[in-house]
Amino acid sequence: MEKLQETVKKIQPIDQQAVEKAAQRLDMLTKPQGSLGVLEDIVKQLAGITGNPIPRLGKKCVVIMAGDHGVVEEGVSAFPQEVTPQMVMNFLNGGAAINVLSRHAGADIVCCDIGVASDVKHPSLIIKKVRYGTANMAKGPAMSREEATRAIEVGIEVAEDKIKGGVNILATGEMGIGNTTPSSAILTVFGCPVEKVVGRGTGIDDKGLALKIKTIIKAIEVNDPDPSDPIDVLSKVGGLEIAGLAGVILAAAAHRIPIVIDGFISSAAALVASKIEPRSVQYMIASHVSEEPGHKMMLEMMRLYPMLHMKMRLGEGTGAALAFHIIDAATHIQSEMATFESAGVSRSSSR
Ligand SMILES: Cc1cc2ncn([C@H]3O[C@H](COP(=O)(O)O)[C@@H](O)[C@H]3O)c2cc1C
Ligand SMILES: O=C(O)c1cccnc1
Repeated sequence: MEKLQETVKKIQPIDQQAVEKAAQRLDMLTKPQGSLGVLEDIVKQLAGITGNPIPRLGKKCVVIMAGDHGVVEEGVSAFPQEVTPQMVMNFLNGGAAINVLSRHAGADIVCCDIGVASDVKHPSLIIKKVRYGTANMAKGPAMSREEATRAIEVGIEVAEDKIKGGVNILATGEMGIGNTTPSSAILTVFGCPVEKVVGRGTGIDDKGLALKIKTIIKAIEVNDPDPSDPIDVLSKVGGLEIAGLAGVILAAAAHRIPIVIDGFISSAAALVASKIEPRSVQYMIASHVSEEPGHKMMLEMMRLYPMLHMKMRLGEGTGAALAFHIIDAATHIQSEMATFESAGVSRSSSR
């Protein structure tokens, strides 16, 4: 609890002076003002986060949190639980979509077992298991308040370790069969109608979708989570990897590091982080909007603008890894473009 409180206390608003300076420089570059749209927004946000009006990306890292979900026994996923550890091994052996996209973006990956239901062994795996999967939230709380807090702190520890190692932009990724169910439950508790929130995840059919909605309604009825208490929500209807990612996000904000948010599950973690400390949103960059219907609503709740619409619905950090290219491009604009003065280009006559 202490670690979490310390981290939250460190989160300050971004540096508005640096945002201003970045905006002034963007307006001196050889283009009509604002014509590079979201690229300019990204430069200003990065400037505010880092305090540098000409921000540069250095070492990038995707943090993948892996955990299992007791609620899968209700039949809410199209895939069996053993896929979670199998995919963790796939990440560690370099064969998953996130490995390909991270390599392409020049980003490292770390994978942390924060709550896989079985033991996974690999020399590169970070093992910080809080428990062997959550309990079935349709029958009672997914985990205790202490476990949820510990899981957030695991996320903080993993992020801080990478930041100490020189990483200066982080992205969220996750693996956990069944995890679109707690993510949907979290969004429902925070005020969106359940039938608008719930999607097909890995590809359940109509019958599965109806069962998923019923299960989420039951979980909320049984647990009665308090929407004004984000850790209560996380412990009753959340997940270990979701809690861990909330910790990664809070740690990034506390250390003034940009945090690129991936898809639906990562955004559920971001929503929890935003409820714990609203200032953390200033450090978040929304990578894409996924096919899960609730994702758009989550981003709107945080007033985040997704840069990519790729019809993706995978998770793992894949959308965030793709977004690294765009963020990188934005920083090159600010550092490499000529100014009107240096290039001898005439300014607008209407100014
Ligand atoms: C092979 C495979 C690889 C994945 N990588 C991410 N997910 C994604 O799908 C899961 C969530 O969907 P649901 O709630 O329907 O189970 C999570 O593990 C998420 O990361 C995968 C799912 C599968 C099957
Ligand atoms: O949007 C996501 O991140 C997502 C959607 C479906 C399944 N897994 C992840």
